Amino acid sequence: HMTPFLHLSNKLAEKGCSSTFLLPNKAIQQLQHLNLYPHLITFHPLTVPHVDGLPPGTQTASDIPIQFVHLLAAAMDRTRDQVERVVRDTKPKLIIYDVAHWVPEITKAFGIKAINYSVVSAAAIAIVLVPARNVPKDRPITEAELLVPPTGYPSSAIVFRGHEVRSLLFVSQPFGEGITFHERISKAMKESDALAMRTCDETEGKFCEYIGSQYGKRVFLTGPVLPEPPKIPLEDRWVKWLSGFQPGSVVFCAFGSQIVLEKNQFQELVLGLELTGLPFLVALKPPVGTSTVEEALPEAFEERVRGRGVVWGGWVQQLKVLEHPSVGCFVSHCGFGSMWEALMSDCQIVLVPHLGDQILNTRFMAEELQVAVEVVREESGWFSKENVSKSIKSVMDKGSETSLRLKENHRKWRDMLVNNGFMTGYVDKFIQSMHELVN
Ligand SMILES: O=c1ccn([C@@H]2O[C@H](COP(=O)(O)OP(=O)(O)O[C@H]3OC[C@@H](O)[C@H](O)[C@H]3O)[C@@H](O)[C@H]2O)c(=O)[nH]1
Repeated sequence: HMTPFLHLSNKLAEKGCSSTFLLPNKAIQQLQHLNLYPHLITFHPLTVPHVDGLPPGTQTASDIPIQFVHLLAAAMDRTRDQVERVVRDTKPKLIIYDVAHWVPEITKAFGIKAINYSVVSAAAIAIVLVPARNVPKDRPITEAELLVPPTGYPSSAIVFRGHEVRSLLFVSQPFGEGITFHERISKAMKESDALAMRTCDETEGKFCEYIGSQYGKRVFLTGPVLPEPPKIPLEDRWVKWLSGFQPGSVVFCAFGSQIVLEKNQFQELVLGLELTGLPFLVALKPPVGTSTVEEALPEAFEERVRGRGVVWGGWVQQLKVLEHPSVGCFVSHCGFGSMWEALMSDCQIVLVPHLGDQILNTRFMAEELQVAVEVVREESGWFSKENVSKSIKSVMDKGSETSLRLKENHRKWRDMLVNNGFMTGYVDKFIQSMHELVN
């Protein structure tokens, strides 16, 4: 979440607003290069205290497996004194925060304003994190309860189905000491002076309205706040490799910063790509129980796909790969960042969501905007190589009705997003709303 917060700081700095950005030391090293206005954005290091059970030296969520993140929340809560000191010393006009639910207690004491900023989709907030979603206090919420959207939820398409609600059971689990995830976020939102969402009216207006009415608060929209594409060119090895293929023919697959597949599901995915007969580049973390992607590949896979398929176990410059003319299809987990990047790209989109909000983002792209297809999973959650291949082929078959329809819908949304003034219009309005709030 620090990355989108920093993108917002950059957009605000572009308009002359200065900010102090509080983050762990390690994250400062990682994000420094994204600070485009160092004279207006000051990084202030926080020391992350040790919490029992957390691997020593942990500073950010990407240092640890997802099941440890609740302990990192406890460590973050123990930085409260440090945060309070910074507020006392710098006297900001307002604070923008997300999961640190205690921030409004600090701002109230200093007579300043607090904006709770959500960087995941508004639909994801609206379906689980509103007061109308009754989460029992004395027992974990059940799958059956989660299958029913909260009263007044404004969509019948952007919902969870069957097994998918399992990915939401965590909301009634502890997230920090003596507080569940649901209690934490609800408190963070309820105690704020205003809510802000990293989304836009054109795509998620009805969800933002619902959230505002649920909390009885104003909702400011920042728009998607996408950074300028990085100036660093795509690594030479990928330029060379991609350039060997026809325009729009390569399938690119990446599942963001957190997803680690089970080994059999990883194999099924790459076999699905092989089945398409198309060239492909996969960038995924090694699956569970393996240390390299090579050792996890199906038998004789590399020989069979040599010359047309690469499975890479590290990070690639996703935005740059998507921009390459040879790339024609993006197979994504539909994390909120990747969702916008897919929309802004020229590629056909195939979605394989894994976690809660990714599932809703996928419904949104496939059913509401109708710009993508979703790979069908079985009730167990498993997806087959046949379904992976079928989805990719359906969008890559240039003459098919599905392919043409998605391409045309996608073009309309992309044109709107890249329109000069669309993003800056949102940022200008957000700044104006902040002024109104503090004055
Ligand atoms: O190899 C890679 C993989 C990813 N990326 C970049 O990393 C970013 C990933 O961000 P995403 O929001 O898509 O995905 P993450 O996996 O970080 O998602 C996390 O935060 C956002 C939530 O919606 C997701 O549910 C959560 O998993 C994108 O900007 C993408 O371009 C690379 O540059 N290279």
